[in-house]
Amino acid sequence: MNLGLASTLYSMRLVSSPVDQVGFETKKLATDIDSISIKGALPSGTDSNPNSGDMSKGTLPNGSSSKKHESVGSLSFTVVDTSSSRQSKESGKRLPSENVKTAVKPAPRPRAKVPFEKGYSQMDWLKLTRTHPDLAGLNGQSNKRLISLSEVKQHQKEGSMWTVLKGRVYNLYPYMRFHPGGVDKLKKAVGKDCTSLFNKNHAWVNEEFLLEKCLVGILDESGGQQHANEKK
Ligand code: HEM
Repeated sequence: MNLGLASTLYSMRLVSSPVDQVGFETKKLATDIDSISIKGALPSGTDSNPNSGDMSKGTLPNGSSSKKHESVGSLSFTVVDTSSSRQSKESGKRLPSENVKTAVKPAPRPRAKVPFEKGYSQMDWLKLTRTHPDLAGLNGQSNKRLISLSEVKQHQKEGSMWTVLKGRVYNLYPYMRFHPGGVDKLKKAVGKDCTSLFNKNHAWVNEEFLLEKCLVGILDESGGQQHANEKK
């Protein structure tokens, strides 16, 4: 991986991670002071931090009472010294963020990819799409032609295996041995609209790019008497 990008990502994680922020703040502030409350900032009982106790009363849940009233400018606040009780608190309490760290992740879905034959990797496919003059088998016909579903059904033989995917008609035959999910899976798409099968297996795959050179035409959704018409 690009080292510059890796260190950028790493530092972004450090900056944005609530775990690190909480850890850092806790260490920095916990030297002598447990917490500070600003008078009048929140009415009693509305404190959203479950670890802070009720500061408006000037005591902590653990009973500590060593406190000092301070003021800076227009702010006045109470500083509570909990250094004597810190040790027992640290060993007994865990931050909520620690639980997030140790949460068990669900097992990833097993992949159903098949090992590719020599000469049939995705790189090999890209090379072929750039060099082959007529992967779709158009023989000079336009690939903007309207094609009916009944015409698609007629192309299920070697050399010409058509499918409908997201409103476009493709000849899948040249891609068969390159398909990372295997030939058998791809054969299920031949002679019909495979859009839902495709999306069920890999909605993230960019078929428009991969099959660009296999485009035979556009599905005629009107019911299809006019599949001989050219639409340029
Ligand atoms: C019609 C055009 C199709 C294209 C262009 C295509 C393309 C691809 C590509 C690029 C991958 C690799 C995905 C990855 O690595 O993340 C893949 C995997 C796969 N494809 Fe297809 N596919 C097509 C149709 C289908 C159909 C119709 C089926 C099912 C009947 C299918 C089943 C699979 C499966 C099971 C995998 C392996 C998924 C996994 O990694 O677990 N594909 N396909």
